[in-house]
Amino acid sequence: QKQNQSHSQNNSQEPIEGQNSNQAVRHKRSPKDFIFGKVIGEGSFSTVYLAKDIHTNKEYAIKVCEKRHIIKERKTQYVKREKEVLNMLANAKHYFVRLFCTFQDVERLYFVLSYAKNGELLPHITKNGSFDIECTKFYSAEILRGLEYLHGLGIIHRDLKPENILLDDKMHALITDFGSAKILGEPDQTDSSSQDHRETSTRTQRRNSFVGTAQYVSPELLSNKISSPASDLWAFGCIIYQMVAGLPPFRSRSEYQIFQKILQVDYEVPDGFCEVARNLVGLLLVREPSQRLGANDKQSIGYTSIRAHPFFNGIDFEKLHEQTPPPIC
Ligand SMILES: Nc1ncnc2c1ncn2[C@@H]1O[C@H](COP(=O)(O)OP(=O)(O)OP(=O)(O)O)[C@@H](O)[C@H]1O
Ligand SMILES: O=C(O)C[C@H](Cc1nc2cc(Cl)cc(Cl)c2[nH]1)c1ccc(Cl)cc1
Ligand SMILES: O=C(O)C[C@H](Cc1nc2cc(Cl)cc(Cl)c2[nH]1)c1ccc(Cl)cc1
Repeated sequence: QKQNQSHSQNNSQEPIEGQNSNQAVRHKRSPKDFIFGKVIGEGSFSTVYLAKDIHTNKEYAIKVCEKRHIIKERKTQYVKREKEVLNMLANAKHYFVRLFCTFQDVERLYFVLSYAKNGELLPHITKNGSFDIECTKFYSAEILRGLEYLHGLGIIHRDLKPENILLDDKMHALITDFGSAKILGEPDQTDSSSQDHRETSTRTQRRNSFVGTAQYVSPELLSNKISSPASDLWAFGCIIYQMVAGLPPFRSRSEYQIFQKILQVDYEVPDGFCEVARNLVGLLLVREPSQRLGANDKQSIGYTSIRAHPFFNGIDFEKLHEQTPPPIC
């Protein structure tokens, strides 16, 4: 490949081991450096391929976006946000899908991501009916560690749901899909992807400012107030509920009904729902964001009050990533 001349290269390019031993050199990759295999998934404006780096034989998931489609759908902000946030997570060793490098050709953008061999968490929950308490504790703890890291960087995911929790070859959780993320402290851009409560939102602008399924959206996001890290804690509560019950807490035929149930925090727990888990979910699914468990914990030291909840008895949060995840049984 041509040696990368300009050293102003943005840091999206993680040093990739050169051919000669461990010297890390900076090469701008291109599609020619990879063998593209099967399609592992389709997004609303992306196709994800399993690919192999011809130099290292390592497997990656390469997310390919058509530039024309991104521009037509006015999603450049979404793509830029995804790249920006994935870059901020470049040093995270666990709990996130990692971005190794990006490149483009005339028609497409390419994100070279870590390959989550075991796909999305959701099918593992539904196929199994629901998770037993050991699995629920383990995966809730891994997601919590991810949220601690993300919120510690001042990033709110805003679209956390079981489809956006992937599983690597060892069945560890990897949070993904940062297109809807918000970075605290930066000025609210007026484009449609931000929940800026100041924007004079017209119907169309508001409508397309929300993507994905409605089940996990927090009340404050629905009533168009600004989101906060506590919005991810609401989604976290929904995911814990779903691992125990096998279904999300707010369900209905119509999206409108789901919104109404969310705004009224109207959910039931089925018989046999583990009491300790029910208590934790009840402390997270609270309409007022600041009243949610963990909302007032200091971001710099993590969610101490959630870690302290009896539900996590026996979990060693510092050693999670070294443990073998419990079998999903
Ligand atoms: N790193 C990855 N490893 C394995 N599978 C992945 C990876 N990233 C995405 N996928 C799979 O590819 C599919 C498409 O992902 P992608 O992020 O392109 O779109 P999406 O975010 O799921 O959809 P949308 O763009 O509509 O939100 C997902 O369903 C996911 O299961
Ligand atoms: O080379 C880089 O890293 C910078 C480019 C910048 C860039 N080119 C773009 C073209 C389009 Cl159409 C949309 C976006 Cl968001 C675009 N972003 C880029 C390339 C690939 C990817 Cl995945 C993201 C951004
Ligand atoms: O688009 C946005 O950013 C804000 C809108 C606001 C909003 N649209 C709604 C539609 C209905 Cl039917 C009910 C409520 Cl409470 C609604 N709130 C919205 C729509 C859908 C969802 Cl899931 C979240 C927020």
